[in-house]
Amino acid sequence: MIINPISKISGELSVPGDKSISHRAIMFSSLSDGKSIIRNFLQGDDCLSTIRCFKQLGINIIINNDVVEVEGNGLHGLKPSVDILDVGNSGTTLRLMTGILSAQAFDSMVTGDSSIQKRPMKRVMDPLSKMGAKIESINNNGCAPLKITGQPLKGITYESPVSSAQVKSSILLAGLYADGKTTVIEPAPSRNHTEIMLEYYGGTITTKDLETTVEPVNQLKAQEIIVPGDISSAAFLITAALIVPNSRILIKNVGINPTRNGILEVYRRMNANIQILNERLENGEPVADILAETSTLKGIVLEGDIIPNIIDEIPIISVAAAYADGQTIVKNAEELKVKESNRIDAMVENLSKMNVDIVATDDGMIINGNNKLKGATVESYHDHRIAMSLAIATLSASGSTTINDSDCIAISYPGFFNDLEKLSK
Ligand SMILES: O=C(O)C1=C[C@@H](OP(=O)(O)O)[C@@H](O)[C@H](O)C1
Ligand SMILES: C=C(OP(=O)(O)O)C(=O)O
Repeated sequence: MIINPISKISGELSVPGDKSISHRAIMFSSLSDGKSIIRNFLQGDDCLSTIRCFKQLGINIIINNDVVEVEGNGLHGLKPSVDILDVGNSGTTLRLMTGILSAQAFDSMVTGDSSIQKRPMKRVMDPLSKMGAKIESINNNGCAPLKITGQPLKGITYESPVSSAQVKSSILLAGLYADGKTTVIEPAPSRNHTEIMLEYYGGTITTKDLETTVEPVNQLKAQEIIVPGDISSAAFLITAALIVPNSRILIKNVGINPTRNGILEVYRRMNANIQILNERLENGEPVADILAETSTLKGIVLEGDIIPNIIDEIPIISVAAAYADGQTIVKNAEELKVKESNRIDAMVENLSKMNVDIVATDDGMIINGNNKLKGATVESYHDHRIAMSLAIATLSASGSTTINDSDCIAISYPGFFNDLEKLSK
């Protein structure tokens, strides 16, 4: 894909549905009694992988554009899959589904693409094993393919060494089937979409500070869900508006859950012109419209508890930092090394090629601002967030950029280039 710089972006649009919420809506609907309807479902490859897996587990799922109907079979109604379950590129599908499959009365085999087969699964295998689960890493390397032998589970209290919504959710989903309460304690809060949706579907879950406790249930009830726009996708367009001169865009219906909206706080601290309008609640999730305008940004230090909140936005924040005045330092972000690619190395290598003064550190990066970015040939490493970050970086650069392997953008934002084009007219 070749991207050219543009003179402004303007206009109004909605971004596709939230990826985290779309995955969870398929999972909870599949485990409920009755027919659920999910509106504004993200038709990205990752969420389609979740649908494919739950179909293989015997669930009837019908997709009508962005409306998905799921005929739930109840908590104990999944059927063994004849074929190996393939999560594609989706870590969320793999980790959450492993929690569910650990508790079934049948065995499963799960795998995914070459990137998935390198992502750490011990982080869910360890706590699930403490609950009594039997999970084997076929290549003995703590990664997929996994063989999961369904077992009766017991409730545990687990202090997680990592702040990860996927780890927390995997344990909580297994906890629905356990013989007693299950508590997860996190070092810092991670996104809480599982907790919100579980309550919506009739489960019993409480959160106190960093502790989340789920109770086993007999039944979840089908629901109608409207998935809010994905703030992680909106982040790319917001950043485009901030760095391209003469820009002003309104993004409607964006999820601004406090465990996900750290990007807005980060950009406020960087001096961005962003307004949050029309705040409301939908299915327990806070939603708003976001107005973003060209801004004179300044560098900041990012560290501590905000990192899990902005974990998927750090690549695009590094682009904003490249255009800002002064230095930006990202610390405590080693989790970026175990995403679809090593996102620290990927951004440092690619932005360096675009003439940015950026270096990797052990747990993040340092970006010296005020760069004059130049087009270059860059690599996505088959990572959707890297590809989109580099596309946005080009919009205010000089010269065009070729992004190799940009098809991966369809993992989370299939209409990304169309939306950018609409706003560039
Ligand atoms: O639970 C989720 O939906 C997600 C949690 C995060 O991963 P971790 O739990 O590994 O931090 C995030 O990076 C991912 O894009 C989606
Ligand atoms: C890390 C991501 O997703 P996952 O872990 O589900 O592959 C992401 O979308 O940035």
